[in-house]
Amino acid sequence: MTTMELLGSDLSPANVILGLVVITILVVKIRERMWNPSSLPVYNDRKWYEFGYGKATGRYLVDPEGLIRSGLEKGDAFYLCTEAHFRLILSPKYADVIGGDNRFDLGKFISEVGIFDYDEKTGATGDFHEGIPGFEPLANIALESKILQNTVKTKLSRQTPKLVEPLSTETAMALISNWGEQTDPHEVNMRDTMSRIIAQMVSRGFLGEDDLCRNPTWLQLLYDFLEDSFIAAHILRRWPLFMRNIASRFLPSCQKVRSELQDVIEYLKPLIDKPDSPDTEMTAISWVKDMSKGSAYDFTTLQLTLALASLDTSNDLLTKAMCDLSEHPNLVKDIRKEIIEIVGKEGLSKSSLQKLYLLDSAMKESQRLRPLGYSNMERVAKERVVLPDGLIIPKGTAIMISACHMMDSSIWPDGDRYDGYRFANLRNASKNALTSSYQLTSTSADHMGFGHGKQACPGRHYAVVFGKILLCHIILKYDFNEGRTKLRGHNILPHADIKINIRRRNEEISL
Ligand code: HEM
Repeated sequence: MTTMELLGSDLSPANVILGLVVITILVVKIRERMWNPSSLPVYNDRKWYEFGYGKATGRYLVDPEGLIRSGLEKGDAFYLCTEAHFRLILSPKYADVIGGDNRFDLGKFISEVGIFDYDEKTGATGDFHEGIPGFEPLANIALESKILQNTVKTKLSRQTPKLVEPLSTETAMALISNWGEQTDPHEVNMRDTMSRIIAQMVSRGFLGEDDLCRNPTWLQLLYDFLEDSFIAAHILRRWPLFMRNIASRFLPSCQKVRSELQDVIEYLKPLIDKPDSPDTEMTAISWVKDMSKGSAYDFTTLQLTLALASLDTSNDLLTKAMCDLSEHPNLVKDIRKEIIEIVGKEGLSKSSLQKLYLLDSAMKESQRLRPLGYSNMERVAKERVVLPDGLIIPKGTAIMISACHMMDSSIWPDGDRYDGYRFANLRNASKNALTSSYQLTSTSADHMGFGHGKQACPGRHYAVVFGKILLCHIILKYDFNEGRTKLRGHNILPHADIKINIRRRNEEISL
């Protein structure tokens, strides 16, 4: 057979097709080997007849817990198509090692810095749309300089004791305007009123004693802006990465966020421009300016980032805590007794709030049963990492640790049931109750309500003081009972229309 004949038969249509199939399989296998070198299972992938990942994302949104739990039944690590493409889901046995390793970064997860081009499998997707106008407050969390994290760790933590009194005064005012002083039982919408009360407290804590924190239009704007930012970010995530900047110009949700941001800037501008004085020293504007050490930052959007990190998260925890408390009247009585005893004797201060073990325990238990999500500790691997057990995590992989174990009996006895006394009992039985690892601010692989490890929430000490101030006021000043406080069964988010029955009572001690 001549060479020509050989070539001719090699290039027959059947051989060309076979060759293409072999090459495609090879390319797919090589790519798979790159993003999944440990050959981990991949769950909730798109089915062969599905175009794109819309259906897989939908399946995740319907049952995130079920998909994570079913993956964990088969192994400690797997890829899962989630709300925002593929994530490497790890069991909590990895929480300590991931949390302690600087090669895994939360900021990169939030912003995706472009260490990888968009990749369907690793899910490096630009979660908070860094560089897209309107999303600056979301993207600030991921600033390389960590100015926000450092401000919270140093300035906010140092100022927290001084903020107790102003926050308490603001809480009293916010409760009167939102819950009233009626002694007859009446129903209030919990999520709406709690979000307004918390927005007022957050504004007071960060912006100082300015009329702004009591301006209802500002409070509504702040709340809407933050809520709409998350919605717009979510909608924009459905677009391929390379089209997002353009799409954001036309999408109504993104246009709304840009216009709200302009309004917010108008409100904040006079505060940002205020010359330094002892008054301004107690504001986050001054803390951030100090931490910037002269470098150029957008101080307005940084204020919003602080509000963003605090508002929804605090609202979530405190609304859930109120839902649980309203179903446990005896626990409320015991907490009230504790407040009267300790705060009555010592006054309201950071140190007296720290001694409210039962209140702390009830809040920690609400966070245990209904944390922010079914997974936590979101990180991106900044480089290729080989974990001590040999698991290879390629550079750019987006990982999350399952939080499902917090909510069941695998760690906590009778863990499916709310027991507000659980952590107080554990704390009282421990050697040093004051600093016990069962307090709300402590994080561990078993309770990651505030995340865990080096990048655990730096604002948690302030958040706990803040939350306890509000709950002390509520528990002393109001009777409340089950309205329609049942939280939605599957989803961890509280219902938008949760109602609670309240009536003003005579408080035993004044705050
Ligand atoms: C109840 C209220 C809060 C909850 C439940 C909460 C929860 C969380 C969680 C789960 C994380 C991720 C931690 C991890 O992945 O290990 C986080 C990070 C963060 N939180 Fe909070 N948080 C709250 C309040 C606050 C407040 C009041 C601030 C500050 C004003 C704040 C600032 C931050 C910052 C800056 C980060 C990013 C940390 C980093 O990048 O290293 N948080 N928070």
